Amino acid sequence: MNVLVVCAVAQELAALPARAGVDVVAVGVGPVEAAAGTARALAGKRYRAVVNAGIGGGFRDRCAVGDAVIVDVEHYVELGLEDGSAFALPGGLALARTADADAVLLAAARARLARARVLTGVTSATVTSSDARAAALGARYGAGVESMEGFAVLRAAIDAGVPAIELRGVSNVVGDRATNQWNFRAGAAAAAATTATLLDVLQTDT
Ligand SMILES: O=C(O)c1cccc(C(=O)CC[C@H]2O[C@@H](n3cnc4c(=O)[nH]cnc43)[C@H](O)[C@@H]2O)c1
Repeated sequence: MNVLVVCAVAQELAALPARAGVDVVAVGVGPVEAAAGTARALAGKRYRAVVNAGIGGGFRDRCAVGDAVIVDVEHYVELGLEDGSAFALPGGLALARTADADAVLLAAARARLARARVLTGVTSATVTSSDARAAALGARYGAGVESMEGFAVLRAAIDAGVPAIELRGVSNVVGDRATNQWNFRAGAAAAAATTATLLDVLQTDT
C-alpha cells in the first residue's frame, strides 16, 4: 500500500522528489480544506500511512526558523470555549480537539530524524499575528509549532483508521508580523528534507 503525503500548497514540498509508492496531495490552506481533502484522498484509495508535511510557525524559545519539527500531539485551538474550559454537549458528546501522532510512526520519526525537535502543535484557521496571542497559546497548550492544517489531517486519518504523523519546517516565528522572520524557503527546505527521510524509513523498515 502507498503512503499519502498531505501538504497545503504544492510549493511547500516542491523539493521533494516524486517516488514510487507515495502519493502527494495538496489539499489547500486551512483546517476545513485539509480535513475535506484528506478524507477525500483516503476514501478513494487505501493507504498504509499519512504524513502531513509543510511549513509552520515556530513559537519563540521552542524552535527557530529553518528547524525541522515532529509534532507529537495537535490541539485545534478554535474549537470550544474561548477560555479553553469544558464544554458540555448533549448526550455526553465530547469535542474532538486533540489528535495524537501514531505511536509507531512517531517512534520511527524520532529515531531517524535525530535533529528534529519533537513539539506540541496547535492548529488555527487564524494565523497568529500578535505576540500576545502567541504567548497565550504557548502558555495554554505548551505549543511549539502552529499550522493551519495539522489537527485536521491527523483527525481525518484517525477517523479513517490510518496511522498518521505531522512534520513541519519552521518558516517564521509565531507572533507580530513585523518581527516574524518570514522565510518560506528555509521552512520548505526543512519540511521536504525531513519528509524524504521519513519516507525512506517507511519504505524500507515497515
Ligand atoms: O505572510 C505571512 O506572514 C504568512 C504567515 C503565516 C502563513 C502564511 C501562509 O502563506 C500560509 C501557508 C501555510 O503556512 C503554514 N504556516 C506557516 N506559518 C504559519 C504560522 O505562523 N501560523 C499558522 N500557519 C502557518 C500554514 O499551515 C499554511 O498552510 C503566510
